[in-house]
Amino acid sequence: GRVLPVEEPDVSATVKATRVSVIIIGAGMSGITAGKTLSENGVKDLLILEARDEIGGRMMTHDFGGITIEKGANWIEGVNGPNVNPIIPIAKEIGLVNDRSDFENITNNIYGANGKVDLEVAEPANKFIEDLYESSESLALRLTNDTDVSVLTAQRFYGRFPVTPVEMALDYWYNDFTSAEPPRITSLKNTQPLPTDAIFGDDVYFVHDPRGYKSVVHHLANSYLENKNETITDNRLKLNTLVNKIEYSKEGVEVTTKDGTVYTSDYAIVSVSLGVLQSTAIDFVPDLPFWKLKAIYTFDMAVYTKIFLKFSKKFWSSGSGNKFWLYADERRGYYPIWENLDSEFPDANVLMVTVTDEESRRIEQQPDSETLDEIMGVLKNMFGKDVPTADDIYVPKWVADPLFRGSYSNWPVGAEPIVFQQLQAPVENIYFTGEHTSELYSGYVHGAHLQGMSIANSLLDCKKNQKCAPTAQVYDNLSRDCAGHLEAVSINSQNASSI
Ligand SMILES: Cc1cc2nc3c(=O)[nH]c(=O)nc-3n(C[C@H](O)[C@H](O)[C@H](O)COP(=O)(O)OP(=O)(O)OC[C@H]3O[C@@H](n4cnc5c(N)ncnc54)[C@H](O)[C@@H]3O)c2cc1C
Repeated sequence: GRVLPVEEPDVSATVKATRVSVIIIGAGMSGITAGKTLSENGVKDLLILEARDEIGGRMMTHDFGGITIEKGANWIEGVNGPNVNPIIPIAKEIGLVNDRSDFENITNNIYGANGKVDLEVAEPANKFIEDLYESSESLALRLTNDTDVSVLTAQRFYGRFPVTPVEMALDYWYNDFTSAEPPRITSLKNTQPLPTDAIFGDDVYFVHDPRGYKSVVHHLANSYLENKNETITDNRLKLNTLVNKIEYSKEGVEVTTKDGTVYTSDYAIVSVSLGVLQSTAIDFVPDLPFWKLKAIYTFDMAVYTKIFLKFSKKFWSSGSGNKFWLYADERRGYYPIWENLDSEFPDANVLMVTVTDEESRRIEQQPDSETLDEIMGVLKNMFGKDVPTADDIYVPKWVADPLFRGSYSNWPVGAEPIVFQQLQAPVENIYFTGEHTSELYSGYVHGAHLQGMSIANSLLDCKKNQKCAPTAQVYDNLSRDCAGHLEAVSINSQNASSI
């Protein structure tokens, strides 16, 4: 009889068994939404790789002082306008606990180095900053065919700009509290009027749900990933899986994780933050093309830090009209925006103070005890020397966190809208999503959500209909001159150093 051949291990079969259609890197709002869109359109062989031990990304809770606080995104922003923010129906479906934030009474709650600022000072200052804001907005509308300027440049056209501590605090409130960067940096043309406000409305709703704002992401994930009692059990989601290398070619994608495992796919969707892309955390092989890197490096990863303080008792007045306070220091941006969490958590005695940009970076570098000392100094200026020292403080460190490297993106002056097409354009079979790729809603939860859908649809169009997004050719031509110039510069400097 015939001897049966010894079965050789089928190498191609093992490769095929692990190869999937799409690998999604990052399980924040954008990555999870992209997976949902793919799944609903028949692409179910996907793999989601997430470095953290849970999904949600920058929608993240922290247990502090006996309550659940939001370390990252806190508000549903863009409500009560002409269009419905896509986060609202999801929030309604899961009964997400949230309340409209009322900022109306802010002039009544401005404090300076010597306690409460008189209304006689606060009201005209507020009127001035409001008018200044409106006038820069109208300049922005006239700039549509002109080159961009910064918000500060626009303020100078008004003839007078914020100088006193009270004016600076109000200016910070109107600008930095949203963009997390100062008017000197922020693009006027592309941020005023803010599309989120104009399209979805300028009301914001503060989320204070014990399940966290992240439960919105969980709800989206549970609609297509297997789960038991709301806990995801689907092995297409791999938590605690840090990606550090992405190799790509016409044949497909190889994604290597920290433990050395290699996952292969036809396509990848990269949803990590702009800050992560700007760092060297993920090694792209070959290097991303010049036009892509230029876009990544041009856009800004801003820093927005909410510091939480727990007190043994309240020394401030609660109740409506007292929720938000400004602190007007000679140093712009020094612990400027305060919010008590009394209406959400009546017995917790927790205050939240927001800092941004350089102050955030500075505060991240020092021990929390020093930050507490500074804050107690500020509170004593505001409320007098009898203010009790906080029992506990929580200072998130967004820049230091290698999985984020900042809080959210901001549009800097000089970045033209083409940057967005470049940020989201695929490189070969690598697609890019995330809040920073949204031209209209960058920086927001709804931006991340809408981009997740849009990028997944663009991948589907390429995969199913061979209608692929403009990629290398278009942008290569655009940036070849720049690239050529830079190469010439670096060749010249090499020559110089060899002399
Ligand atoms: C302090 C703060 C306050 C904010 N406030 C608001 C607000 O009030 N309202 C609002 O609308 N928006 C707010 N935002 C912005 C909002 O949180 C983001 O726009 C949105 O959550 C971004 O989602 P994303 O999916 O694009 O990115 P992410 O949430 O960052 O998701 C990316 C995921 O990738 C993972 N990852 C990173 N590197 C790797 C790697 N190498 N390998 C594997 N996984 C990796 C990360 O862990 C993360 O889970 C705030 C953000 C911060 C930080």
